Amino acid sequence: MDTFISSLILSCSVTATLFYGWRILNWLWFTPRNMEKRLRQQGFRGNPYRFFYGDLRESSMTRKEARSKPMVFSHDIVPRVIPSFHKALQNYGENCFVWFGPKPAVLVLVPEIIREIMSKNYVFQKPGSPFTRLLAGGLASLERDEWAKHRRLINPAFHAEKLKHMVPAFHLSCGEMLSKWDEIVGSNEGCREVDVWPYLQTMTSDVISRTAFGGSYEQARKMSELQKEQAKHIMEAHRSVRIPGYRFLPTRFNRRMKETKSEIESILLGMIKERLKAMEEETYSNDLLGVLLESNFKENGNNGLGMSVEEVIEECKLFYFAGHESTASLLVWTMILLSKHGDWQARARQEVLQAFGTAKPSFQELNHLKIVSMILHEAMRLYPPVAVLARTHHEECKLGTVSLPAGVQLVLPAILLHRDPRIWGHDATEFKPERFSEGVEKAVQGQAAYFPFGWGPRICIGQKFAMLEAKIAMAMILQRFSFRLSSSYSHAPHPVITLQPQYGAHLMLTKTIEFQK
Ligand code: HEM
Repeated sequence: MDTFISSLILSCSVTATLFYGWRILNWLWFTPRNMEKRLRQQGFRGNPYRFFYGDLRESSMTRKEARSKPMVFSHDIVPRVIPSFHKALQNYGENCFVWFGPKPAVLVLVPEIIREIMSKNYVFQKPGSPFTRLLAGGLASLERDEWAKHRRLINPAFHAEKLKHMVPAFHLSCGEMLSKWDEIVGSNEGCREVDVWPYLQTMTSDVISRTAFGGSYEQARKMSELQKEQAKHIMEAHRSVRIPGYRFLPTRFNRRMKETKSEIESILLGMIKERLKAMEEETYSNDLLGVLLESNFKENGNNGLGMSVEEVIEECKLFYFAGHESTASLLVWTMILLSKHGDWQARARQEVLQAFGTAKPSFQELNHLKIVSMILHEAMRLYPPVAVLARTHHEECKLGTVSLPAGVQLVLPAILLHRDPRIWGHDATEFKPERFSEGVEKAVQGQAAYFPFGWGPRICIGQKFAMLEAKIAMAMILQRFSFRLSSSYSHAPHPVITLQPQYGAHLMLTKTIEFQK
């Protein structure tokens, strides 16, 4: 009997080892080799697959080298921001792929194909990563019907009617930042150097704290610090090969990520409980959390199919994560560009002073800021806060004339499409806001070649919020200060999820005549 049990255990172990061994070998060798063969047959070119790492080691070295020093000031930033893709394009031409570990990622540079990928969101899904979900799950990482349900429930929070109520929070947060700059510059005609980048980050983070969580501002600020820390961890994790199950190992890094996640969630849970209690007494608020809970409450009342508290927590984390760094990125590159292009800065200031004088920018009048809008679009064209989008598909699919095996990643590089001379002309890498003088559609002639906020059904839900915030902030900054680059400014666009200035944004600020005391 003993011998029978021993041989049964032995044969089970052998079978399990063979089964999992085969699956691992398949994942790390046969599937990538098969995908490579299929891609090459379709005319794609790239490095041959290297076991386990693919191009990761080489990409890491290329990235380190590209970002080891600042660059000469120019808008030709592709080699610094996406060095691995840049290298692949140089070596292999437009039909190229790069290995993310055992997965090939194909670059998509044709606007019609980009439109097709972005509009068929049930077929082409976000690649997703368990690490990213530690930062924020919710809408951005949901798919298909779950995504559609959440999008429908969250949409009301971003209606123009609701955004109107958020304008005072924008004024307040931006006003606080400007008061700090006022103190540094002093009350005379003097000129002082300020690294505006951390101030803009704090300002956009405060805006989300106030507009999303209203009364719970202090707790929200604490959460923002934790989210920042988590974002850094995520970037580190993304740069290494993803070994299935690795995130469950109790390494120091994994433990810290999980602790941060729990801390964030407990703060949010506290805020949500307070709100739910207030709602029982029919007290509703107009901040994002309030509107979201109200919309969810109605859905629960109608069919009981609203979101759970855990799902609401994920959506709040996402507002935070998606909402502030991207807008700070837009603002900082706009300020840097206007520092370099004093003529456009002067034109924008004149427009703002004509519309508002020295008064706070009002919601209704913001639509009249045509020059400021053109400048913001041109800033996002040259320095898209989200430089690259990605999609994947779980079944074999046809795209244009090629058919792609399941599991290939599709890289949609906004940063490349935004400076393609076939679309934007020979001066594509120059700062020329006049491109947008007749609107975005006209500038791209209807092509999917400009997508700082994404495209199609999954387009950024916070787009109007972000543009409103950016216009108010730029108007208030222009009213109060003129600025130029400091000699200590180093040009170094650097993607940390969003496109950031690696060494800050050192500008020389002077108070405008209107604000000199
Ligand atoms: C200048 C500022 C912003 C930029 C450039 C930006 C950019 C983007 C992009 C490119 C996407 C699509 C990603 C993809 O398709 O893979 C996206 C999605 C999203 N953004 Fe933004 N965003 C900005 C501001 C905001 C703000 C202020 C919020 C919220 C307060 C927000 C919330 C979201 C959410 C929830 C999604 C996911 C939408 C979905 O999957 O249905 N974003 N954003």
